Amino acid sequence: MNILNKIASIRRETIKREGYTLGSAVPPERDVPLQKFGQNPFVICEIKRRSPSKGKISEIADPVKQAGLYFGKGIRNISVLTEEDHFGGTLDDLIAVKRAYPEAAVLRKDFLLEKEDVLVSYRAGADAVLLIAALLDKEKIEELYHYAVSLGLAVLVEVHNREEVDKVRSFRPKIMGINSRNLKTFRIDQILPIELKKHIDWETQVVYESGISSFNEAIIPFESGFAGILVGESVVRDPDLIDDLIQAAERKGEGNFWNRLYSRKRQGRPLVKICGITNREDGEAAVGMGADILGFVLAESPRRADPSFIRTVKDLDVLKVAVVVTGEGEPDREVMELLEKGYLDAVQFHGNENPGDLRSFSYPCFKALRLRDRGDVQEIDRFPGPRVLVDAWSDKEYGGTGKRLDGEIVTEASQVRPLWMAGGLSPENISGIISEFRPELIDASSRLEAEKGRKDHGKMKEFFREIDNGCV
Ligand SMILES: O=C(O)c1ccccc1NCC(=O)[C@H](O)[C@H](O)COP(=O)(O)O
Repeated sequence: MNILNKIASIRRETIKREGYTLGSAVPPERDVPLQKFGQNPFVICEIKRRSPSKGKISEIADPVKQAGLYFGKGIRNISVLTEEDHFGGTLDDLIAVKRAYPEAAVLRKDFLLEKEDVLVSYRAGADAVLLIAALLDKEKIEELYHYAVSLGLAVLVEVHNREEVDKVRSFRPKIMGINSRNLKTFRIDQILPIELKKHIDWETQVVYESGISSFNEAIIPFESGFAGILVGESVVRDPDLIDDLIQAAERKGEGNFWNRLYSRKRQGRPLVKICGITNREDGEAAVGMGADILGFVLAESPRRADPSFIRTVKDLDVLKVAVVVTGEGEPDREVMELLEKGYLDAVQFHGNENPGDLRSFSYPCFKALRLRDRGDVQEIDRFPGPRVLVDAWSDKEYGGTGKRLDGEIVTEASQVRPLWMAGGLSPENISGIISEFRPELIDASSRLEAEKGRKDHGKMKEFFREIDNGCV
């Protein structure tokens, strides 16, 4: 039995044994008005003591104090986890928070199963309830939704896959949540909400749930058309993060690097990054053959690109990534300027950067991690952001080495996150690599060259042909 069903079955048993309880301090009827869930900034901060995936997060001896930290920073949407056995919450937490902050919209986050749960939530002071599509059948979720709406509650309907979207389509919920965490396996995939949102084909506000721990991660949903975000563990651990989240909420739009990249994704074919582009002819040829990303090395390298050249290829219909090697802090001023002016879409950090360098970076970015041995694979999960590019190790150069990664390392890396793979990829090996490892993105540079810094168009053509061969 997966954890979600286990939690639900324990809840059913508890309800059977003890009935529905309103908590110890609740008045018989609701005495505070409902507040609008979704008020600005639509950043929902959660009161969460522990979780099945993370274990203990924080004591939170006083949930009102915790709510006060959020409220004091401008948060007006507060989620209170009331499930006891696995999350250490209580309904009394919610009652106390709502009493102390009646102007806040309070979401009851729990595994609600029956109409009585919804009524109890309302009477306890909730302004909104969560309904999890994975937990309820079609008829039940629709019944609970309409009942909650009839009480004036806002409803956050949570989905994680297309079947769940189909399950709720008939009643077109006004607020949807997409959880980046699979509640059955606990794995986070920060790209999943972006992909799944495309299948929600009615007018609704969509909230991005779970897995956000930095400014850089928070801008992904806001720049991808999400109305709000829900953040638990990271604001419990560090309420100061809220300032960054509120700032990220101002970055509205539909143009984030990540959603643009994944809108290019075709079933069964990896995304392709061609790196080390130094001249227009090579860039144009790569784009014409099907490249999704062009990489411009702005580090010490025989294939270093001239920043003024990068300005001349703005018109090419491809994503453009700067490959940088920095010790700490931001890349050079010229890289920042190219990003600011839209000549570049993202940064690939290919040096000895720390997770913190990426966390605080204000543009889309990802880490390229050079793996020396299997022990290095665990480093992948230390880095924020949806994906990490894995590359071969060399003592001499940071990248563009033409060296292959060991197969066992690749297999292990692909179990941590969807595989973004670099290192010695060539027309000779790419189809085998695709059939064996099914990478989500492949990145090739030196083995497509006629000479350092100049691509061999024949080799590139063969490379793309072999990609197609590997996909069959
Ligand atoms: O390519 C370079 O010269 C380079 C120099 C310094 C840092 C990174 C560099 N390249 C990064 C890339 O993304 C390459 O595509 C990647 O290392 C794979 O290269 P290759 O093994 O030559 O295909």
